[in-house]
Amino acid sequence: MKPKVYIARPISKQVEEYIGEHCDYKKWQGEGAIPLDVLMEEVKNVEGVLVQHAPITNELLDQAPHLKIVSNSAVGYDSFDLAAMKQHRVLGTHTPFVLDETVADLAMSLMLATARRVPELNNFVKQGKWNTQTKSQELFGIDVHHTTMGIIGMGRIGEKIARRARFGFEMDVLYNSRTPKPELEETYGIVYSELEALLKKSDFVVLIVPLTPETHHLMGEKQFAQMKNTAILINCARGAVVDESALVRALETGEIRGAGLDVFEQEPVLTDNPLLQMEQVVALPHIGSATEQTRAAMLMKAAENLVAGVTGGVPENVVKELQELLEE
Ligand SMILES: NC(=O)C1=CN([C@@H]2O[C@H](COP(=O)(O)OP(=O)(O)OC[C@H]3O[C@@H](n4cnc5c(N)ncnc54)[C@H](OP(=O)(O)O)[C@@H]3O)[C@@H](O)[C@H]2O)C=CC1
Ligand SMILES: O=CC(=O)O
Repeated sequence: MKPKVYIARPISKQVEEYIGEHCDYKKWQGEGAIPLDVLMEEVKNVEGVLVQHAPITNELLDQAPHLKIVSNSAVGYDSFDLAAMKQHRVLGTHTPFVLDETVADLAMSLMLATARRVPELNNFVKQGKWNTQTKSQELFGIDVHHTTMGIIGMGRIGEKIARRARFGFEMDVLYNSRTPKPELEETYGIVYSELEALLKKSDFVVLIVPLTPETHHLMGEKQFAQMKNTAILINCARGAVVDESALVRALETGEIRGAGLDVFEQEPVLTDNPLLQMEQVVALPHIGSATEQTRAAMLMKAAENLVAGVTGGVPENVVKELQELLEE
């Protein structure tokens, strides 16, 4: 008999066929993200579940006595309650590497769009506001090339952003991470910096760290005060790495110039979020990895991890905090 699994997000026919070869599966067929009460019900009798960002809580795990693996089709796994998964001996996997270049491309797009005011000026033209009275200074942005980028988080994606910044835009790159990366310093000519110095010197501050208790509100009132008032913040990490109220104040008071945001503390973003009213903010709906090619690769990787986890194999991408479960 094939192991039972639940697929809690839409998947392609190809991925569905692959899972079907190895598992007896059921899938979420509703619109949008699966409601938590539905997920809670569906996990009761399965050995594996494929999700994207759905919270895996102690309460959910208590309901799922047969569960062996949660396969997350994303690299970030702040949605996992790691202590509860350890306690319930449930493996958690993610999809590193396959999305690095795509997310790095988006970070650069956000930087360019914010610095050169691309969405704002696109609206300006389309709304018929460009006319013979337009003063060219009204359209000015700021340069990206040959400026300084500070990258907070020098992991898989941080490295790809650094490469683009150094070799594509000839920027100076400072970085901060828990541990210095001498090999990347050598390869790309990037420089390790304490957080405060990085914030003081950077024209663009790019966040690409995981959301953890240590990085929650890593950027707050004090950090915005340390940034240049001409600087732009780019957040491609998780919304809660930034204290959004402090960001709103920093933008309102001109403490920083602008922000390019792919992620928000509350997603989907509520329409009354003041950031959405600001011209100097470019806002995207959490699309860092959202290209056809990369999402297909992520889903296939997530499916492979799922199948391995329920068929006695060793999933390739068990998150580091849960790898000890493989040794038991
Ligand atoms: N917007 C989007 O759609 C996407 C968002 N993401 C987000 O980006 C995150 C990073 O992904 P990825 O590059 O693959 O992850 P990695 O694990 O490869 O890299 C994370 C980096 O962050 C550093 N870091 C962790 N904690 C801290 C801290 N407290 N202070 C400073 N640096 C810290 C790590 O330091 P060290 O090397 O020393 O351990 C590492 O350099 C994901 O966790 C996810 O949340 C990812 C993909 C798409
Ligand atoms: O947010 C996306 C991810 O892969 O993490």
